[in-house]
Amino acid sequence: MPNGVEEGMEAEGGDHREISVAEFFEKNKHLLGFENAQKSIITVVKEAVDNSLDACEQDDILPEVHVIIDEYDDEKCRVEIRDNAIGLDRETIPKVFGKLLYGSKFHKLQQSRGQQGIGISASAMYAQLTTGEPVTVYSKQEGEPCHKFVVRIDTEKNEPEILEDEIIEPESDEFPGDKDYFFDHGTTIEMNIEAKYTRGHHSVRNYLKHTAIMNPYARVVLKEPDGNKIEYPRVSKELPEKPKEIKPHLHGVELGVVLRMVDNSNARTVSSFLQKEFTRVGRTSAEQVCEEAEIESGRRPNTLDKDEVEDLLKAAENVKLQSPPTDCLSPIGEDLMEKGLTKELNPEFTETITRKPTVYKGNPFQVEVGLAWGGDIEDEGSFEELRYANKVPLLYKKSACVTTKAIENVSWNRYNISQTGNRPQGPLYISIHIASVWVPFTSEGKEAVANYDPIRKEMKLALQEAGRKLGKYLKRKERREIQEKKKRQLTSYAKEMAPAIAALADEGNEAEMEDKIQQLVQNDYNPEQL
Ligand SMILES: Nc1ncnc2c1ncn2[C@@H]1O[C@H](COP(=O)(O)OP(=O)(O)OP(=O)(O)O)[C@@H](O)[C@H]1O
Repeated sequence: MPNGVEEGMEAEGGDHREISVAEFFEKNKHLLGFENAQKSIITVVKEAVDNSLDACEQDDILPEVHVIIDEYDDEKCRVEIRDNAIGLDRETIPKVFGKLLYGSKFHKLQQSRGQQGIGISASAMYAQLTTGEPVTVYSKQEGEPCHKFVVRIDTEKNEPEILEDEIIEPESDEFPGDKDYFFDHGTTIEMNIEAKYTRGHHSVRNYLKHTAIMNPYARVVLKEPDGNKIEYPRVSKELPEKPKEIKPHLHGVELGVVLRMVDNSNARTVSSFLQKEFTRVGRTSAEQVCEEAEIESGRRPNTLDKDEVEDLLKAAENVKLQSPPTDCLSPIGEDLMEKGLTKELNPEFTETITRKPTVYKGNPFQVEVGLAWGGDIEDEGSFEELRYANKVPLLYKKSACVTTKAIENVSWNRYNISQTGNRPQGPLYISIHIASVWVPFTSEGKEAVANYDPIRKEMKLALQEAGRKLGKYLKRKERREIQEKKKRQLTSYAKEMAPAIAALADEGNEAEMEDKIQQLVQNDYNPEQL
């Protein structure tokens, strides 16, 4: 009973109390991809591997990621993920793994796999919730000691609780990384979770295979619970161009965000606020926006009220501004995409298209499409779809995803590909990638991309372009096959026709010859009967 509260009397605020974000997601873990034991293990691996790849690319490191899974009880697994990325410093480690909504990417407009600062701490929370075990982290930065932390989340406070904090010597048996693959820098995470390790479409294995296709410059190794080791090899030493950070664009930024920016900005005038805080706003366009909004451009930004900020945003719509710069994007590119598809699928034909960057709601994005046909790909009726957002495979909620809608909007039979309803058929993989500084996911679980018109349109155009090339290839192949068939038919009669043609060679004109050939065919090529 709280101090000063008599029995039968309610505390101030009655039943009401603040809920921490960790408590919220503990109760609503399904929102983050922890619906059941089968899906949860994929989510944990995905969150860790995405972070490893992000952290490698951030420092131009060719990624090496090891995923080790052991079953230790009925529906319980020990999951270990090791990477050779930049590593984390001592102060940051407990917060990354023991505090939800803590990360380095949320405030940046720059393409990355993670964006929310939830993924890995939510995985640690899931481990704690389902097995009662804390997470163990080893992290080493180049030239620094290796730190070991054992961390729990205090869900009521959404704060880390450190159970162990020590330095591990490289000679010690505890040093992460069996001596086969010692990483001088990187992070190893170990957690025990309720999990069901399966194979098939929705599995860790499939997730890693899809990851390997879109990240062919990474080497990924999976050790399955039965000891089976699968290697997804690196086939390129070339990392995609590193994305740059950009500022928001006035066409697309939301009112609440600008109100906060106004409060936090140290710009002295509205004009300089617009130029400093937004991309593609120069002196002239800033003055134009102010004039259009009928706001004095020399005023202090923090004197603007809500309605005036709204007027500024409306005015900006009528001022022509250059599209945001697109070097904040890091598409994988046509060559690397082809390498990825080829190494994992071994098809007979591949076509890849990277579209030019464009913009939705002020956010730059870029679409890439790859079609892989035949070869080792089996014809199981319908095609296989590979969906990616910022190089991360999306395995769930296919029907809610813009990629699926775009595929269904294409008339595949125009490209010699048969269709059932609006879905293409045949030994076909369709991979679609959206790269963006802010991917519009339909939920926190980041499983499907929202069906926005500009995004669907770009995807459809890329699919049509690749489809046309596949169609041409299939047409050429069909023609070649018909010719081959004709040749095979003719040559299969060569033995019978040879004596007949030889007998006819010296005789009569063409009409007579044709007549005689007809007769020959009728008489089973027997020249005696002519
Ligand atoms: N293996 C790692 N190496 C280096 N830094 C890491 C690693 N794992 C996580 N981090 C850091 O921890 C932060 C939090 O990671 P977390 O997975 O919780 O969120 P996120 O990746 O930022 O976003 P999201 O929730 O969308 O995945 C990251 O932003 C990154 O800075």
